[in-house]
Amino acid sequence: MTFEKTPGWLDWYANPSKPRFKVPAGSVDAHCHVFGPGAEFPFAPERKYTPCDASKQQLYALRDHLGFARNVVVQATCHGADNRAMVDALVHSNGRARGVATVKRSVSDAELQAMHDSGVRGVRFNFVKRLVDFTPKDELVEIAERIKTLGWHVVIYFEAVDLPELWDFFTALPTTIVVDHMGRPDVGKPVDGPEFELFVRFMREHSNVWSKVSCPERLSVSGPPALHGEQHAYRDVVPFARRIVESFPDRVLWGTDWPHPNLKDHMPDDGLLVDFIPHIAPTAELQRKLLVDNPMRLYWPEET
Ligand SMILES: O=C(O)c1cc(C(=O)O)oc(=O)c1
Repeated sequence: MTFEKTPGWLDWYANPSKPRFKVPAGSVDAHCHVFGPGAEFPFAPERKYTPCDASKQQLYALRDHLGFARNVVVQATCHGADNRAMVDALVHSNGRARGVATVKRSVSDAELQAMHDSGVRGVRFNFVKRLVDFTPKDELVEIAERIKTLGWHVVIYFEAVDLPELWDFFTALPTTIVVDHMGRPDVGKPVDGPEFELFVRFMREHSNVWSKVSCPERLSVSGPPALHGEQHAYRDVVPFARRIVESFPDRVLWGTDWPHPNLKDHMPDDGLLVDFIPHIAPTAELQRKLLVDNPMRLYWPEET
């Protein structure tokens, strides 16, 4: 099958620079995706966008180039609940990738077990309206109860304005919860304003909640972009991410978000995205927790 990309689609950045920041040995890129390739793993009929291809080989070449040891491959919404491309990436990683799936209530126990054996360790619940159609909450609760018995966690993706409405649902979930991209704060608002305070409270009052301090390229309003050697990219996001890293050093993860779906303005140089890390995790200890200890505890607990 051949696919035509969504008009205006930005492809991932070819030939990223070598990061100046050397990540600690054993670092995990804990949020990235594969797209297709569409000819081998068709995109889902219910998708809201059609991306370029982004294969497992390209993902693992980027991993090596950036100096990372492992990946967590998160099911992208363009594949719906068809997890074959993501699972294929896991089984061809030599044990160096784990995954997060999207499932429906119709998934069988045998299918869940097969995904577990391939390295899946979580499910993703998405509340971003431009990406997915609504799934009833009772279906999500049922899924959460089932995956709990496998020791999996729930990854949630939502926008900051929707947190008040989703609060009761999230806080009732029975597993570890991992928030994508800090719950998408509006970084044009103050870091100590009511909206971000609510997110901090969410983490403070619920010790099962973790956050990915990822996607500055998506959250930034004033940049500058991670292009042309810029060593101080996305300055407006730094106070938000740094606050989360310093407040909850044992419950944060970092990921490239490669191949960066749906960016409209520019495609970042992934090498420069890695150079963003010491701005939000300024000490060697915070960096080790963010990049090694925390993702290993969540995704490879048998090795820690
Ligand atoms: O903000 C986005 O557009 C986005 C989309 C997806 C996905 O389509 O799965 O994943 C992400 O982490 C971010």
